[in-house]
This record gives sequence, structure tokens and C-alpha cells, in this order.
Amino acid sequence: MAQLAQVIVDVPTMQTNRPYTYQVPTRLENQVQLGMRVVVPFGNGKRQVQGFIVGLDQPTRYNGQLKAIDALMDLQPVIGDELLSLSKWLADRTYAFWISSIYTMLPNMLKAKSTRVVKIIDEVDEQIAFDVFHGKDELDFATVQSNPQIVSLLLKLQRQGKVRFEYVVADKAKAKTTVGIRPQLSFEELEEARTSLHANAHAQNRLLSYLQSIIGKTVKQVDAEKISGLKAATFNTGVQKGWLTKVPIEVYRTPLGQEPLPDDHHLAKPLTLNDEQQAAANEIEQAIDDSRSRVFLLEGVTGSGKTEVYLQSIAKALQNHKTALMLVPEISLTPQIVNRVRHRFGSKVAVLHSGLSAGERFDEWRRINRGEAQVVVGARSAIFAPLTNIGVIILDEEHESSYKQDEAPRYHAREVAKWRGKYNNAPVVLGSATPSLESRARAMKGVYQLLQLKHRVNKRPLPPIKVVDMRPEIKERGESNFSRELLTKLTDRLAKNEQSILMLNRRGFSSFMMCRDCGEVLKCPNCDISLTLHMDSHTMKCHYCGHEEPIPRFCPHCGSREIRYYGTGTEKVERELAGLIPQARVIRMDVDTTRRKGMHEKLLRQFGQHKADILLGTQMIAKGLDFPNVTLVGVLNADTGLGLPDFRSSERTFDLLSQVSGRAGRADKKGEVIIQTYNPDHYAIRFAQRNDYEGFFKREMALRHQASYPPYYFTVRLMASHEDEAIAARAMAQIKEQLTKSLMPSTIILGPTPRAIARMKRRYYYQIVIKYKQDQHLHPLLQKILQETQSKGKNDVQISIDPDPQYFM
Ligand SMILES: Nc1ncnc2c1ncn2[C@@H]1O[C@H](COP(=O)(O)OP(=O)(O)OP(=O)(O)O)[C@@H](O)[C@H]1O
Ligand SMILES: [Zn+2]
Ligand SMILES: [Zn+2]
Repeated sequence: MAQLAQVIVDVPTMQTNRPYTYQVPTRLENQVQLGMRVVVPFGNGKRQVQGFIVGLDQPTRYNGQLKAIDALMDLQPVIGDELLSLSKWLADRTYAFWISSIYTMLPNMLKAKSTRVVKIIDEVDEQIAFDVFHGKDELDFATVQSNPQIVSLLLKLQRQGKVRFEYVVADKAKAKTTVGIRPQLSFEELEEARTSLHANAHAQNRLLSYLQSIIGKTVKQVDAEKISGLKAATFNTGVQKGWLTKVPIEVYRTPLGQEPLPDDHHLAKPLTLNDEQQAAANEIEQAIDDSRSRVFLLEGVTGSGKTEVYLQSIAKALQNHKTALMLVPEISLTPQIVNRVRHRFGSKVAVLHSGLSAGERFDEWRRINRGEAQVVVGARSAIFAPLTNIGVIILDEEHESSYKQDEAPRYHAREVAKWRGKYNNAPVVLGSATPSLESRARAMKGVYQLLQLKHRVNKRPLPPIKVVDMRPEIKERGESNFSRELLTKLTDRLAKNEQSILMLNRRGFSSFMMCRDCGEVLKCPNCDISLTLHMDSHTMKCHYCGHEEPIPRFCPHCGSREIRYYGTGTEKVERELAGLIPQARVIRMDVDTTRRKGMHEKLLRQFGQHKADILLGTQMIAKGLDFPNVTLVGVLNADTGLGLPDFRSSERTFDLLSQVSGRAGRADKKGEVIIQTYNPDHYAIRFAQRNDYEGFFKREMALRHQASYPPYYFTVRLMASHEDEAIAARAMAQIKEQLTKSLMPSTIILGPTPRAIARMKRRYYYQIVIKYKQDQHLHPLLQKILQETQSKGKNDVQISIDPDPQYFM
């Protein structure tokens, strides 16, 4: 009889979603579990690769040629049952490979080489300490994992709570430790040492007593010093005399957001909800109580107090002994929301976001995995947090396109949230002031339950919005980023000691450089787009591939000196502002000033403390900010983005303008908004001006209907790339033929066309967009295309399939 295991192996050149079958050697039979990592032989058997156990078959009579698993890498599964089935669904739904779905869910440290160590956390039998641990308090698991006796002994100790299995990163520098103190002698031996002390060696005498009180334990030296009142030098003497030893103790790294909280104690208490909030909260809390996997769309105007509804829903889940998951589009941009969650739920909260180092992320993941954190806040990938028993899932700003990952696996966090909600019988709350058309349309059809907060908290009015046409302004006054009206209002706020927010929808000093003589635009040598000037590093950079070069002084094409910067960037605006209103204190927030860790929080804190009058920034300041003293919001150029060849460009513009306008007048003082534009009659701008989501929704739905776009149709994008343009084009033409033959006549196939940015990272891209309502042939056909292009191997055309793409450029 042999036990067989299904293993997904990590072989980049041979990706497939089919697991391979391996025999489980007898010595591992009692240890294998689903979701564990294994080392298996692959190919001709000379190669060992990492894999994941995704299936275990009943032991069968089998004496065939199957290879056997070499070793287990884990003693507990790193992926639980829920995430394991999710990974399979994800691979299928997003046309990704199973292995990449699995890796997407795990912290990087589990992908990289990590070693497993066994640590003594409580007193163990002396014999074991000596024979197995060789007198040390940890053990490299790899050195013993082939010895079944030792492994089962370790498992027993683990059950008794005496040892703990931990991952240690190959790069030791990343594993954070602090110094621990551990007695080296027994109680009696320490007592004996006391007899040989000088009568006046008081400190050493006390050290001996202290050590006697911690026999068998390891105590952080900082704590030991505090408790015993002894100095570091005394402990060093203890080491010299052989009384104690110093050992590293693993500590959790403290990510920035986890620093001790400032003293905003009032935030800790739940607020009394107003009627609208209460009505919404009741529905959600009822679903939590009933364990119903309902999807709610919480549509609330800016400043309507959605966050408080989230917090009280989370509290409800915790009260029911469940966990809660809350996603925000980009954590670094919304430190205020994260702080509110942390103030309310304290150490129960784990924060996951891209700003964490690999080590910090790993630590947070383990805190969640061990059940030490019950509330998880994070950006997109936090949707895979290893929480169990989830009571509620929240997606704040559900319309944000950053919830879609634009590389494989191309998942949308909203869809994953719905999957996990179903699995856990938990409600999902999608919140937004400007829901995506897809979600709003589903709410209209009753697929989601619509909950509305139509008023701001305390019935404060939404700020009036004025649209300023920049065309006559420029004609009369020449190039400027500021209309007269905006300048007047800014000066007025300054006089009243109130604050303003200015948004510029760009980054960098200026968008591109052009030669006035020959018209040459400086472009990236790898990609088909212009380079952007960055004043801080004095270089030209490509935002797509990261290419960087010095700022040219002559035109590289004709040699002319007449080379000029075009477009507008925050730095340039900051300079103009300094000339126009020199007395204003300005904080600039863009990619450049916030590159360093923690700068977002720092700049926002300074603004909150009124250390500046104006916060000038790119779209990163549009979301989630809640500053009571801000009474004016100015949008310098509303048009950026309107001209883009993408059917969502109007929706994005409307969302952005509504979001940023919502930053004004959130407290007692009245707010107002100025939107500057060259397209004052565009409907996205007009509806935003009237705070009319409903109107925008109707108009945009009609346009989408007319052009057969989502939410009326689903879309999939196929892309082929190759260094040789003709090969990429030909590959796409062949795929088109295949599609046309098999798909239903009602399905629309657009292309192949070169991508708007046709060349990136030295490759040419061709795309096909498929629009469909229902086509049962489509999914299997796309899976087939994906598998075929993989197994062809080295002809080097890369095919990617993107379901529900967020961008079409
Ligand atoms: N019931 C309440 N009573 C008093 N104040 C409240 C109440 N609910 C929320 N607030 C306060 O109102 C302000 C706005 O709330 P919140 O930031 O949650 O709004 P929001 O809907 O998330 O807004 P946005 O979409 O603009 O980010 C906050 O300062 C919050 O503390
Ligand atoms: Zn030139
Ligand atoms: Zn480039």
C-alpha cells in the first residue's frame, strides 16, 4: 500500500495547472498534509524543486514507477484549506498558473529560500536538550528532517508547547532579534556560586537571585534590566563567570504604522451613528449575525461617515468571535483610515501593505496565521491574508482600479472578496462615494444590496463647486496654472487662517522635453513613450521601464540648444505658487517627495498640525483625507485623462473630481471647490460639479450600452509580445482565426491592433479585445490557448490573457 500526493511544482519553464503525482515515503506518511511545501525530484530526477501538496489520495495498492517526495519543508501547512481551494479557482478564473496563484498569496519569504528552525520555548528534558539540540536553544530543521524519530519527537514537543517551528530567512540580516538572557547553571549551582562572592559584591549577588528566578527561561535583556534593576555591565560579568548566556530572541519588526499611537484617545470610542449610518450598519450587522454571504454596496457621499460604519461592522464580527478583513486602495495614501482602525482595535490589527519590508510583511503574516491578529487592514494583496473564520470583508473605495492586479495572476480583489465571503458565510461590504458602474449596475439588479448614505455627517452640505474655463484665462494672462479666481480664494483662505488643497493630476517637473527647432521629443530607447524630467535626481526617466539618463543640453537629433520642457508638474506649480503668493507655506506631495518610507504620514501630519497653508499634490491627495480646517480645494487641470483612449476615462475623471472635492468643508467651516479645465462642457466635469452621481451613472450607462462596453458586456484582453514586431502580429492573427471559428456570433472580437504604447521593455505588443455576454466556448478556448502557448516553449512569443482589464492602453 502506498500513499500518493498531488504536487504543484515550481518549474518556471514548464508551467502547467496539472499537479504531478508523487509517492509519499513511509517515513513521511503520518506527516503529510495538504498545503505543505515539499521538495521533490523533477524531470530526469537530478533536479530538486519546491512544490505544494494540493491533493492526497487514499492509500492504494501501487507499485509503479512514481518518484517519491524527498522531504517536507513544513510541519504545518503554509496554506490552509480555504486558500488552497481559492488558489485553484484563481488560476482558472484569471488564466494564470496555479503555482503563481499560490505564490501570490504567500509572503515573499516563503518563496525565497527560508530555513525552518525549531526553537525551545519552554523547558525540555535535559537529555533531549543535549542530544537533539546540542545544548543550544534552536535547531536547524533541515539537519534532522530525514530522521523520522527526531521529527516525531519534535512534533510531540510542539504539541506540548515546548518548542516552536519557525521560518528563518536565509539572509540572517533580515531576521530581527534582540538580546536575550538565559541562566546557564541550575538553581543549586547558582547558589554555590554565591558562596564564592565577595561580601560587598551586591550587584552580582542580586544577579544570581534574579537568574534563579528565571531558570529555564529566556528573558529579553531590556526586560531583565528593568525587572532586576541591574546594569548591563553586571550581566556581562555574569556571562564571563559562566552564570548566564546571551541568545538572540526573535521579535516582531514594528512597521511604521505600528508605532505607538499618538494620544487621540477620543478615536478609540465608537461614535453614535446617525440615522442613515445606523440603518446601513443594522443591515450589515444582521448579515454578520446570520452568517449570510450577502454583498452590500455602501454608497455614501464624501464625508458621510462610511468609515464609522466599517468600524462598527468589524466590532460586530469580533464580538461574534470572528475575524475581519478591510481593504483600502493604497495604504500609504490613507494613513488616517489605518490609524482609525488601529485606535479602535489596537493590537488586534495587522497592517499589510507594499511599503513593508519582506521581513515586516512576513511578521505580520505570521501574527495573522497564528491568530494573534484578528483584524487585517491592507491593500490589494491583503485579500489573501491567512485569516480563518472571517466575519466581514470590507473594500473601501471599491471603484479604485488599483484593486485589479495588472500582472499574473490578474485578479480583482473585489471578486476574491466575494469568493471568500461565500466560503466563510460572511457579508462583503463594498464602499464608495462613486461606485464603479459594474457594482452600481449589480445593485440596481438586486445582485448586491444597496445601502445609501445621502448626507454628510451632521447634514453638512457638500461644498459648492465652480468650474473655471482656462481658455480665456490663458489668452488674457498667458501661461499660468492659476486662474484669477483660484488665486483670490487662496489668498482669502490665507487671511482667514484656513487651509487649502491643490491637486495636479501629474507627476514630475514637466511631462516631456521637446526641441523647438526640430520637434524632437526625448523618448525612452526601450519604450515608445517620452521621458519625464525629474529635478530632484537631475535625470530623465521612463515611467514604464525605469530607464534613466542625464538631462540633455542639446537636442540629440539636431544639436540645437533650444530644448524646452513641456507640460506641468508639481515642482513647476510649486515654484509658480511661491512667486504668486510668497507668504503661503506649501507642502508638496508627489512621487518624488514621498519616495522615502514614512514621508506620506509625516507630510500629512504636518499639514494636519497646520504647519502649512496649502497641500499641493498629485492624485495621491484625493482620497480619504479628513482635515477639518480645509475649506478650499482647487483642481488645477481636470482634463488630464479625459483624452485617453480608454472607455473608462470619463468615469475615472468623474471619480477623481468627486473624491478630491469631498476633501473640502468636512467640519463646521463651509468649504468650496474650484475646478480648472479646458473642457468645461464635458459631461464628466459637469456632473461632478453638480455632485450628481446618479446623473453621471445614467449618462455613462447609456454610452456604455451604445458601445457595448461593461457593465453590459464582459471584456477579456489577449496580448502577444515579441522582440520582432511581425512575429507578435502574426501570433495574434492566428489566435484571432481560432477565436472567430469557435466563438458565438454575438461575441465581438476587436483587433488585433498594436497597443497604444506598442513597444515596452524592448518588446512589441499586439492585442485583441473580446466583448461578450455569455459564451460557453470562450473560457475553455482561452485555457487551451494559454496551455498551448506555454508548451510550445522557446519560440518566445509571450501570450497573456487579462479578464476584465482595467486599462486598454
Ligand atoms: N456618527 C458620527 N457622529 C459624529 N461624527 C462622525 C460620525 N460618523 C463619522 N463622523 C466624522 O465625520 C467625518 C467624516 O467621516 P468619514 O471619514 O468616515 O467619511 P467617509 O464617508 O469615509 O468619507 P470619504 O469618502 O470622503 O473618505 C470624520 O471626521 C468622522 O470622524
Ligand atoms: Zn532638435
Ligand atoms: Zn522605458
